[in-house]
Amino acid sequence: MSDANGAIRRGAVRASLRDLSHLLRIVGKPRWATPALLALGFLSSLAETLGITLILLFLYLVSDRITETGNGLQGRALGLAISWFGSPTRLAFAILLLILARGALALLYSLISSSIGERISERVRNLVHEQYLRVAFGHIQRHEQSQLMEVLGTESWLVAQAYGAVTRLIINSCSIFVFAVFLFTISWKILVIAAIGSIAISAILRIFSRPARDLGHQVKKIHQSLGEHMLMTLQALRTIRAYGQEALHQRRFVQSSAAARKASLSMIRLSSWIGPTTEIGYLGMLGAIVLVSGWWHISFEVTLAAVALLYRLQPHTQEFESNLLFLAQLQPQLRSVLEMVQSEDKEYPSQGTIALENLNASIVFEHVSFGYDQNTPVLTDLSFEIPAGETTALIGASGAGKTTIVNLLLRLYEPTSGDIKIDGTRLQDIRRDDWLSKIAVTGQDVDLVEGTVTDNIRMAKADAAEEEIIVAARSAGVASFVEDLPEQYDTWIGQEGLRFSGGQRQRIGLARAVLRNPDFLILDEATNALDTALEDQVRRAIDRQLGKRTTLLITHRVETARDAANVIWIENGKVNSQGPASLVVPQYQRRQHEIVRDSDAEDKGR
Ligand SMILES: Nc1ncnc2c1ncn2[C@@H]1O[C@H](COP(=O)(O)OP(=O)(O)OP(=O)(O)O)[C@@H](O)[C@H]1O
Repeated sequence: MSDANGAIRRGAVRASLRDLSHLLRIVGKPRWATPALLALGFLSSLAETLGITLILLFLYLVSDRITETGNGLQGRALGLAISWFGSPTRLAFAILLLILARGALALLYSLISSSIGERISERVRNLVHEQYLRVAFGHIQRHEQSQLMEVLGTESWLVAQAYGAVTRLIINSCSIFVFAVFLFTISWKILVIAAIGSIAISAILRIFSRPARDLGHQVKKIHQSLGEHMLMTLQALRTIRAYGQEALHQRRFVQSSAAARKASLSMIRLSSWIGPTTEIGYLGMLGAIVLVSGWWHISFEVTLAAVALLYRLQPHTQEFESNLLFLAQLQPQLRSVLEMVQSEDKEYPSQGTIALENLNASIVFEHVSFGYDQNTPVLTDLSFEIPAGETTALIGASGAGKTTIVNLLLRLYEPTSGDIKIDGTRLQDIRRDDWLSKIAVTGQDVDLVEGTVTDNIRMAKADAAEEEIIVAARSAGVASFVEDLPEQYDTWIGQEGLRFSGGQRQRIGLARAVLRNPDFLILDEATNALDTALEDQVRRAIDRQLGKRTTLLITHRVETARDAANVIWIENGKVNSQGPASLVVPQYQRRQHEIVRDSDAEDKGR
């Protein structure tokens, strides 16, 4: 059992070290950091060991036992010290200096190590956030939001702690080495006993240590589930309350919370064995040394010096074991941070190289096919044209693929086959920033962010003046409900925009699009929450404000599509028909009537 646990822990520590070093290579750290920390730690343990030795010399000097020290390394060291320091006062002064030096070195170590550790964590957080914004949209959809929150909120901080633990591990090893060398100069026999004793204590700690990595995995899973519950409560608060699900959600949250408490306690219990076990083990070892010293006629001074050194060594051994255990427990968290920041396994959208000044002629889909996954085609061999300067309407049943077409135009995804061409150039070859700067999109679900009405509209143009925002807001019909509020455009909107109706939220989205003043305007069911009269009024105001420009209008309402210059009817991911509204809209309506008639007949037949 002890071997198995030891192997698991050693494996976990090795995996942690591998992941941490990979992470550090990605985020980078000052080159001087690790050598400087090691030098400081080494000097600090040297000062400590020297200090203890000199304290013992001082005691020997003042108690006149110096003549009994005899020959050998220790005797020569004493002789050297006496000739250097001359008097007990000078020796005491040297000891004081060493104690001060050790304190200063330890302080410097902790300041540098925490500053580097925090910088590493900061870079990890920034990198995770950047990855989330840069990586292909499809990749994000496959990733849990709660996972991102966990990495940003908790796990990125642990990287600093892991780095701290590794440098401490190396310093602990240096201290153990320095103490061992000093012990060797005093008595090699005692060193052998101490080595055997330390190995035995370490083996006992393996018996007590549970499989730390498994526990780490468990803690990670529980924290993630807790995060999922919190996210769900935040995002679905209205639905939870509307369906009276508060008690059920509270029960689930309480269960996760209790599991988190138990897992944290198990972690703490595991670590808390280390202190008492090491102390008791050392006590036994020191007793054995005193006993054996008597049998082997090792002098009292030598035994006392060895015991004092070993007593001071004990915290280093204890810290060494704790750091090993900590690294083993941290392995799952380090792995998940690494998975987030590394770029090798992720897809990134193409950035394109060709500049785009203006949209002059047309946007053309040439035999475009696409599926969100390889096995389910959503769009099949689509070919159509969106002429510049005109309004083109996309109509089709729910799930036909209309929003997917918009997703391709926004370069959130790329076609599986075929090309989208902008004035004859392939969309993926055009500079992504150039293309997106020409587009404004607003849809049925407007993404409102924490901030004021002004902040929300300004998302379309960060440097927009107040007057521009008000003009855009008025053309989108926002003024009618915002200007009556006490704080008008400074009214705070929550992320969900709950204080505004669906139609009001849509109008804020439209104001954003107007402020952008785009070459290409995409309205994806952007007015479906407005009544027909208001929709008409808002559309006319926007047309007045923006003038004639390339517009893609996605709608279920055939009345809205009637004004478009061209209409494209999408059915099951294919173009069913395209042409002037007077031709396509009646065909589409006929199909709608057929579907309703067939469904009625089916109902009657049952
Ligand atoms: N992110 C996604 N991952 C996987 N499948 C998706 C994703 N988004 C949409 N789909 C699927 O693609 C198909 C087309 O969806 P899309 O949203 O384009 O339809 P739509 O015509 O815009 O529908 P609606 O009018 O209801 O908004 C649907 O079958 C839908 O389930």
